[in-house]
Amino acid sequence: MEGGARGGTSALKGSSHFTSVHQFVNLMTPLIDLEKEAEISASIGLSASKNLEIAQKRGFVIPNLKCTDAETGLMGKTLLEFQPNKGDVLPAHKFGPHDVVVLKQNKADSGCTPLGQGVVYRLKDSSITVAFDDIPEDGLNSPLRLEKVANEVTYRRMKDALNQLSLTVQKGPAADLIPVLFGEKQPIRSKSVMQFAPFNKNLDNSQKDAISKALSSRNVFLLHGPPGTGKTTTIVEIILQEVKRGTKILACAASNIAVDNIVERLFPYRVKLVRLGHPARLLPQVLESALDAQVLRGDNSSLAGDIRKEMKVLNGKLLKVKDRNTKREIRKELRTLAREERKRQQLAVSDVVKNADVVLTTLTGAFSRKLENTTFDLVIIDEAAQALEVACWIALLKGSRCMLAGDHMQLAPTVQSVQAERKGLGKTLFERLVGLYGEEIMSMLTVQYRMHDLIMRWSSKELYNDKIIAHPSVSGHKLYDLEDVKRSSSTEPTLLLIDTTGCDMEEKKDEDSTMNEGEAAVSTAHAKQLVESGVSATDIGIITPYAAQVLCLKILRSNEDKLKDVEISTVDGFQGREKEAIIISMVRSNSKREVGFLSDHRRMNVAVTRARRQCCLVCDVETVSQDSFLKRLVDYFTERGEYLSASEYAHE
Ligand SMILES: Nc1ncnc2c1ncn2[C@@H]1O[C@H](COP(=O)(O)OP(=O)(O)OP(=O)(O)O)[C@@H](O)[C@H]1O
Repeated sequence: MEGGARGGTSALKGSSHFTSVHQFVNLMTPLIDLEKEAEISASIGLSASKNLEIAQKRGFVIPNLKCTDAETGLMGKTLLEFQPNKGDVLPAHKFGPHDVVVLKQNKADSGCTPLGQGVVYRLKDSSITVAFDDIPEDGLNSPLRLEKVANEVTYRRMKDALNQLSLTVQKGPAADLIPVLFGEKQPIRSKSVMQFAPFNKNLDNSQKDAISKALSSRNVFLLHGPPGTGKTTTIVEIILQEVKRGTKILACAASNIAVDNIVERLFPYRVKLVRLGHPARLLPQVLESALDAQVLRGDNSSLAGDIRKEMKVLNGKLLKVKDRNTKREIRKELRTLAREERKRQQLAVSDVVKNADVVLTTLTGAFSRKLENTTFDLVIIDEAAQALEVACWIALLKGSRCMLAGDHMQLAPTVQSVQAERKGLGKTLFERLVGLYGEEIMSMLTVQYRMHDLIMRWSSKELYNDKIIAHPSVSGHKLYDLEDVKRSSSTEPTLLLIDTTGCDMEEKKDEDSTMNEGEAAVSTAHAKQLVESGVSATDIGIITPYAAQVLCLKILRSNEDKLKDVEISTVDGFQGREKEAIIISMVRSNSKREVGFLSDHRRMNVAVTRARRQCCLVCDVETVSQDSFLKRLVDYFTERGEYLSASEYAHE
């Protein structure tokens, strides 16, 4: 239950805190169940074949695949690649990298035992690669299907974290932190300004100020990083400074890619670090830091290996021996050896974790048994504005101090259950703490290193009180400043609005999504013009709020060889990324002038701020102007950029 500020502390504001930890736990526990049920009913529960069809339509099953490649490696995993039996492009699906999937015969009943279970390793338009612990013994030569499985582990871990939260209020490493995060005790920081000698000599003043404030915080600090302002750069410097002070750090993020990003940036500084997580979920360049790799290099692990060899010999003997007494003796010895092997493995793991100054993992990964008895001086959570508060608690319970980095003006975590969303599951801890303490514990980064000044200004004004400035290295950069790019009518504008009003490009409903074929054609035509002017296809991204439009765009792209490296994604899937040129297809075009979730400020903020040198909006101005926020956006593009009618692309 939110609301009801408690008396005494001036910083406690309105609806931004729960009256107690217990209220939070009691509210969240059933919401996690609701969310789990929503995910399960959306994806699995395929007891009848009718449901299988529904799941296929919803994109949770990819049918009729053939296994086209198998490679081993990746720390004992087997990578199998699958392609469609018919056509070149996979059907519309909701599989993402790192999802847990099961492999079945295409014709098998929905309830049948899978051939194997694995983790999605690589996804292309035409293929999907899955990492399996063991290669399925047979059945790979016939038509196959993949089913996405609800990841129940995540929910179990969140519930366990809530349980622990209610039990450890009085004790445990986070005992002093919990009351601060629930507004029951004031946050503290040292009075003196914390001076430091930066490892990174290029830090700007807003980054230095933020780091200084972070270092002086005793329990909680929020790093507010608007798009492209060097949030990760700042986190890396904070980690380096804290390690220098002797702090043991747990660094987490909601997604694997964000964790790997920090690992990669820490590499050059030779920090003693370890990355926890399934190898299929890690970027190849960080595999060397993976726990599995470090454990394999340790002494205890080689001892465990020796023991396993010994056990193999004994198992061989056991098969040959007839005498019952000797058999009993061998079994006893095997049991002792198995115990010893487990102990050595556990020691190998805890040696690595103990010796690391920084342990990096996803939030759910922080619940790993491998960290069971480890506590940290500091827990850092990146992408905190995109993580469920409950998920943050999995990590927070392990430390006495925390820092959260994020931007609550970008997209919040996706909650599938409408009821759970309404009751507050999706409200992030970052947002809650901004409401609770605001400036007192927060620093905002104000120099951005991505966008041309014109692209940035709209977002800065609408969402960041006009406080962001563009660094001189990017503020005036144009597409045609890139090597081999010609100055042309398509590469000249920084802001471009292509209006489909009156061009007969109405939206179409598709299942639970919306698409617009006319807009897809116009977006593709503009991308083609850019490529013809010398812009590399890899520097172009086409993004749209609607999943059905993504598929529509991908089909058009598959007919244009030049465009095969243009990235196409939903806006939500592109958060955290950037491209030199971004084309946004807004899709909505209808006589009722309905704009749906386009009007979410945070989604449009993410969309526009992905662009470095050119941002092109393709939309029906008449429809989208119905919403005042979107009207200001199209007005801004019209006033400060170039305006074209989609009819000019009709001949393409
Ligand atoms: N002080 C600086 N001087 C020069 N370049 C910088 C500075 N800080 C950050 N950058 C550059 O800005 C870009 C964005 O930095 P970084 O990846 O740290 O940002 P971010 O805020 O995490 O990004 P996102 O918007 O995706 O969250 C990088 O190319 C980085 O090298």
